[in-house]
Amino acid sequence: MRSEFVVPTDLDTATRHPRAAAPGEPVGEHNPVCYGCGSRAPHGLNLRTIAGDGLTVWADMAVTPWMEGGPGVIHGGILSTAFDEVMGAIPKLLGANAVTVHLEIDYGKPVSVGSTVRLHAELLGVQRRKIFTKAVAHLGDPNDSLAIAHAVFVTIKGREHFSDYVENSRAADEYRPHFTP
Ligand SMILES: CCCCCCCCCCCC(=O)SCCNC(=O)CCNC(=O)[C@H](O)C(C)(C)COP(=O)(O)OP(=O)(O)OC[C@H]1O[C@@H](n2cnc3c(N)ncnc32)[C@H](O)[C@@H]1OP(=O)(O)O
Repeated sequence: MRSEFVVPTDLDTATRHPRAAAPGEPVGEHNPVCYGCGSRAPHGLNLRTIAGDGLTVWADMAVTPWMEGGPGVIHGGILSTAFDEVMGAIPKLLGANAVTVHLEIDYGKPVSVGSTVRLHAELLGVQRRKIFTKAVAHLGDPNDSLAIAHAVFVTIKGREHFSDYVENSRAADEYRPHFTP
C-alpha cells in the first residue's frame, strides 16, 4: 500500500518505561471521558488498546452502523480517530504524556460496516520531544493493509498544557485536585 510519509533518518531509539503495561495488558485510558478510549464516553469509540511486544500496541474495533461514511463502509474520520488513539498509546509505553501534532492517513481499501478492524501501532523513533509512530489497519493479515497512518506526538507537561481547559471537562471534578496549584 502506498504512503509518502517521510520518516526522518536520524531518529533515536527509546526504551519501554519500567512501569508501562506489560505485553498483553491494556495500556489504559488516558482520560475516562476521552472520545477515543474513555470507558465513560457513551458516544465514543471505547477503544481498548493492548500493549504488544517491544514498543507496539494494538486494538480491535468493531465497525458498527453508526460509523458509516460511504454506503456500507466506514467514515474516514472515524478510522483516523481510531488511528490517533491507538498511536497515542505509544508515548504511554515510554512513560510520557504527549499530544498529536501531526496525523497522516493513507486509505487503501474500503472498510466494510460489520467487519472488525485490527489497528497495530509501533514506535518509529524519537527526536527531542517528538515521538514518531506508524500504524496499520487490517482484517487479520498485517501485510494486507486497509490503511496506514503516521503520527508525530510531542511530549507535554500535563498540568501546564491542560490547566486552562480542565474546567470544560466532563471529568473536571476528578481532574481539579490534580490541576490546582
Ligand atoms: C493528564 C493527561 C495527559 C495525557 C493526555 C494525552 C491525550 C491524548 C489524546 C489523543 C491524541 C490527541 O487527540 S491530542 C489532541 C490534538 N493535539 C493538540 O491539541 C496539540 C496542539 N498543539 C500544541 O498544543 C502545541 O503544538 C504543543 C504543546 C504540542 C507543542 O508546542 P511547543 O511546546 O511550543 O513546542 P514546539 O517547539 O512548537 O514543538 C516541539 C517540537 O515539535 C515539532 N512540531 C510541532 N508541530 C509539528 C508538526 N505539526 N509536525 C511535525 N513536528 C512538529 C517542532 O518543530 C519541535 O521540534 P524540534 O524543534 O524539536 O525539532
